Amino acid sequence: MISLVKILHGVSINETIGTLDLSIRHLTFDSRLVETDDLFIAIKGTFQDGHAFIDKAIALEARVIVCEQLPAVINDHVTYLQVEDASYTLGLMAANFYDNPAAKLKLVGITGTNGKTTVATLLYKLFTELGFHVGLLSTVQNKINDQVIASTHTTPDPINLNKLLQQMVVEGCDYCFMEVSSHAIVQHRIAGLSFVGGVFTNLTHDHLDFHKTFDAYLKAKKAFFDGLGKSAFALANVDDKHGKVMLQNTLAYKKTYGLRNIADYKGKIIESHFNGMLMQLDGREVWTRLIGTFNAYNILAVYSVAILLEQDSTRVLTILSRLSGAEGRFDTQLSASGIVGIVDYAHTPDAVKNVLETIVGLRKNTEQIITVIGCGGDRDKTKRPEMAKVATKLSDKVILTSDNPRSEDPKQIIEEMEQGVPKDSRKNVFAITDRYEAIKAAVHLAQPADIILVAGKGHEKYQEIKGVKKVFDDKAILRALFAEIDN
Ligand SMILES: CC(=O)N[C@H]1[C@@H](OP(=O)(O)OP(=O)(O)OC[C@H]2O[C@@H](n3ccc(=O)[nH]c3=O)[C@H](O)[C@@H]2O)O[C@H](CO)[C@@H](O)[C@@H]1O[C@H](C)C(=O)N[C@@H](C)C(=O)N[C@H](CCC(=O)O)C(=O)O
Ligand SMILES: Nc1ncnc2c1ncn2[C@@H]1O[C@H](COP(=O)(O)OP(=O)(O)OP(=O)(O)O)[C@@H](O)[C@H]1O
Ligand SMILES: N[C@H](CCC[C@H](N)C(=O)O)C(=O)O
Ligand SMILES: [Mg+2]
Repeated sequence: MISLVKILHGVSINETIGTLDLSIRHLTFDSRLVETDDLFIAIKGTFQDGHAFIDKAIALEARVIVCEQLPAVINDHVTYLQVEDASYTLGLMAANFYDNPAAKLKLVGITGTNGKTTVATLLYKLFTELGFHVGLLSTVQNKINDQVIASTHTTPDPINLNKLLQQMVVEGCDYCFMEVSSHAIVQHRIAGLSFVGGVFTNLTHDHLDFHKTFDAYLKAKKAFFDGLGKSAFALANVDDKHGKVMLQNTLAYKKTYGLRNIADYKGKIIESHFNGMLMQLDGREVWTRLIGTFNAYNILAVYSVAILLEQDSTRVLTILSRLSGAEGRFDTQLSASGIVGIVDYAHTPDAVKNVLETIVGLRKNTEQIITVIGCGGDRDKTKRPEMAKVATKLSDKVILTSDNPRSEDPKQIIEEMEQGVPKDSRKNVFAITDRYEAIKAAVHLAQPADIILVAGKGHEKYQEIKGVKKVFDDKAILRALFAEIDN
């Protein structure tokens, strides 16, 4: 049991009904999870309004209700707290409930449309090899030292987030590297956390279903930097046209990285190969197993953070040269006949462009590039034609298929993708709704040395169709199909 007064530290309350002199068992924003003596907070969400579930929470013996609008009928056994912004309040209360774990370790947040998982994962690996105890919160997985905890979101909800951070503190973590999604910023999942630094990777088209306009998406990302304290660093990619804006109003000390523009941390690609790149970081050469200009940015961001966190540059470069990237990002396998299969999590137009440009840059001309690609349902529809357009432009053949259709009709999603295919390219574009059959068709179309890109699902081990998640793993499927043709 934790005292309500402690949980309310720093929270501004407009109106209080009932006593504050009590303790509660858990915090929850989901009425279905309420137990005796819990605090239920009503959130106005994307689909539902938590205020509609206050009665249910009380029926399950919630002791405290936090809400933006007080209900018409008040129960004498319950304390009601009316606040301006329930989502923000939830963030603060969750941090208090778990005794402000973020302040007890060095927390670095990484935001941007693409590259968050890669940068956070590389930082986790680098700092672990540097000898620290490290936590990671990412789309692929959460980690506390060696312990893996399944991830449900890129950035968890405030309760799970602070709980994970508290476990990291208990396990002696010195650092935590976490992805900060734009949803998390708008929904205040990170309210009340103290960061020692923030990183901006880039900003391109995504999530307009949620943010509605690109400007609102940009403002969401910027709010993260605006919220950093003056002892933190704010590190931005200045080759991205939005890099400077991110740093405009932050109190944190501003640092920049870039391959092209003047920056505090400079990088350069010297050579690119299918198995890695030779780069220059701050004038010193380093080999990396990652490939593509986009990964040169990721490596440079990781190096810059390590230097900002006062690590020895020689040790950092030595370790960086050994590190592999995150699972399902430019994940390459070869068939016995010599077909190159690449699984990549590219699910935005910019990511598809970057990955395909890297492949085009590395091929020797005679090989064809066959791309298998779909777009997620219940997500930004405006990126569908864009993703198909760029895939068609940079591939010899494209198979449009399903990603996670979720509640949508997969055929309709593919039709929306087809709108982006230029008329003169249609002969090279096929539609196969079943993702397994689409990958199989690509494998059968391919000749030795051809390159197959399977885009969009990367590390994901399931496919979500009409609310059902069935086991599905691009990498394993590709491996099995390669084995089949090789026998
Ligand atoms: C669109 C979105 O971001 N939704 C997130 C949001 O839910 P919400 O508040 O909008 O939920 P809602 O269904 O409208 O319900 C409103 C409130 O009523 C409550 N409720 C509802 C029903 C009931 O019976 N009782 C009850 O109390 C709910 O618990 C909720 O508090 O807050 C929840 C708790 O934090 C999240 O789990 C949920 O993520 C959903 C599942 C989701 O799919 N989110 C994705 C889009 C997401 O967050 N993605 C980002 C970025 C991805 C990336 O690019 O990497 C991420 O960080 O993962
Ligand atoms: N720095 C980058 N710039 C542009 N594209 C990138 C960059 N890094 C990775 N990508 C592309 O974006 C895909 C997703 O990368 P990653 O998982 O690191 O991004 P993310 O920001 O974590 O994505 P999400 O928003 O889904 O969490 C990669 O598979 C690759 O295609
Ligand atoms: N975390 C992101 C990634 C989407 C990946 C893609 N496979 C999809 O399902 O759309 C999202 O929820 O928008
Ligand atoms: Mg991610």
